Order: sequence, then C-alpha cells, then structure tokens
Amino acid sequence: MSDDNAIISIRNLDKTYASGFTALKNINLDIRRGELFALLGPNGAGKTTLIGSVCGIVTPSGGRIHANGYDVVRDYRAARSLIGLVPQELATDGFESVWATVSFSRGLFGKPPNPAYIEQLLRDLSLWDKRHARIMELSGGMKRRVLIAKALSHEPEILFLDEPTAGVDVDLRRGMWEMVHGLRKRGVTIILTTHYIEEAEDMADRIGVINRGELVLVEDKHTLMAKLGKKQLTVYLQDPLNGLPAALARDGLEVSNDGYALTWTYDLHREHNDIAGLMRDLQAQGIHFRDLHTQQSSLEEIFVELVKERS
Ligand SMILES: Nc1ncnc2c1ncn2[C@@H]1O[C@H](COP(=O)(O)OP(=O)(O)OP(=O)(O)O)[C@@H](O)[C@H]1O
Repeated sequence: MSDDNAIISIRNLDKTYASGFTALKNINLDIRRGELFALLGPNGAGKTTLIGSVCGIVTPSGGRIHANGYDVVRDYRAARSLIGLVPQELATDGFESVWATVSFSRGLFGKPPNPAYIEQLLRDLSLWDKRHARIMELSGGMKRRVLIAKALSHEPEILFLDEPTAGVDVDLRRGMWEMVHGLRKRGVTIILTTHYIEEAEDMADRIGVINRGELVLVEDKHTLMAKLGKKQLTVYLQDPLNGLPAALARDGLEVSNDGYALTWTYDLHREHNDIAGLMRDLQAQGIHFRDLHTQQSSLEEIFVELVKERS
C-alpha cells in the first residue's frame, strides 16, 4: 500500500549481515511528509539497521527505499542530502573546533557556506559560546548537541534521531524536545527511536514497533492507544467484601485480597464499560464506596505487552 504523501517509502526491505544474521525481514513502511514517527523496539530489534539502510550506511540485502523519490542506493547523493542523521555514537574528530566540524559537515553535502545559518544553529543548540572549543574538550551533553548541529548543518528535510536522549540529563532532554518541536513546525519530517516510551507518547504522530527484525505494527498513536489500551477503574469500599457478590459479576471485575477495593479492567475500545451500571448495582447491593480512581494504560505498557506477545 503506498501513501501519496510519503517522503520515505520502504518496500520489501531485507538485511542479512555477513555473519548470516537476518536483522530486517521484509519491511514495508511509508513515512509521511512532516510527521514525527517513533520507531520502538527492544534492544537488537533492528532499529539502527533500518535507519542505517535509509541513510545509506547499511547496504540492504533486498528491497527498495526511496527518499523524496530518490532511490537511496542508486541516487545516493541526492537522497542523502535530504537527510540528517543523529547517530547514537559520536564519531568525529576531537581536535576540530565545533564551528569547523559543523561547517565542514554542511560542505560534505555540497551546500554552499552559510555562516549565518550555522551561527543560528549553534545558538539554538546553546553551542555558540563553545564554537571555538575543540570537540574533545566538551561534556557528553555538548557533544550530543554537536551531533545534532552536524545533522542539521545542511538543512535536511528529514531528520533521524537514534536514541537522542539516552544518557542525557533532564535539562538537555527538555531542550532537545523543544528543538524537535521547532523543526516540526518548519515542516521537517522526524523519525525517532527511543527507549523512553513516554517521549514517544508525548510527541509522536505515529508509532511503529519493530521486533526481531519485523515491523509488527504501524499505527496512529491515538488509535493505537484506544485500540490496545486498557482502562482500570478502582472503587475503594467503606466495608470489606468477602468475595465478589454474584449480582456484581462482570468481565474483568475483581475484589482485592483485603476486600476493600474492586478493580475493573476493560478495553478502551469495547462498549461494555458501563460504569453507571456498576454504580447502580453497587447501590442495589448496599455497598458503599469512599473513593474512585481511574487509570489508563500508558504507551509503555502497551508496548511491553506487544513485544511480549510476539517473542
Ligand atoms: N554489522 C553487523 N554484523 C552482524 N550483526 C549485526 C551487525 N550490526 C547489527 N547486527 C545485529 O543486528 C541486530 C539488530 O541490531 P540493531 O543495532 O539494528 O538493533 P537496534 O534495534 O538498533 O538495537 P538497540 O536498541 O540496542 O540499539 C542485532 O542482533 C545486532 O547484533
């Protein structure tokens, strides 16, 4: 199925490494122009291999990838110039200054120098004061920001962020997400992998889940949470129950061990979550409650269930 609005289209992508290990199996995916797509998966699932394939770092064993119509293998330069990649690891010359490294990156993509743009980029990333510092003199968080500056140096339309906030402190994380929001507003398409699933829950338009080299799910975030999410209602009782009265019995309703709470777990997309009905039945049974609490499953819980089911 192809999406007319796709900026990246991946068809039947396979990757088997020289070791014989198959890291990607028949991946089909369209990334929509301007969206923020979060790619989730456990360690070793194939996220970095997938990103590397789109960016021309990993050579696919089979299948096709297009970025804005350019085949990423045959039209490598044209495709790559559209893409910024923030990798997990810093592999840059530690002796170079921040300014030189970032300006050089821009040149690598054949873009004419634009000192005003580089200055703004370094200012946005709070690196301006460090522009003359050598990379090796920077803190880990600053080095990360240099990676982002390099990835954005040639004004790409597509940005891949591979675990951008792993091992990064809270302030820097917040700063990074502000920057990501700013890029999105300017129409940059963003593909992100993260182990902090709450970040994907906050920011992503769509979620893809990859497990053991297979793309097991691609879904609009809200649809996913409504489809697979569960809601739990807890009713705290004034007096304990000795087991669940037959008149209250319904799917997913349980009494706590101490008898002081009833918990009702139901799927968000089902119709049977008739809370008013439960309240009426409680009243009819003369059961009084002192408090109510509802909780909805997070994307993290949904993700853990998904990956558990399939492994
Ligand atoms: N060059 C390589 N040769 C052989 N196997 C590799 C190579 N690179 C990666 N792999 C294997 O491919 C699988 C997918 O790795 P990949 O780095 O894509 O996973 P990931 O989802 O990004 O993991 P993480 O979340 O840990 O970064 C892993 O089992 C890994 O060991």
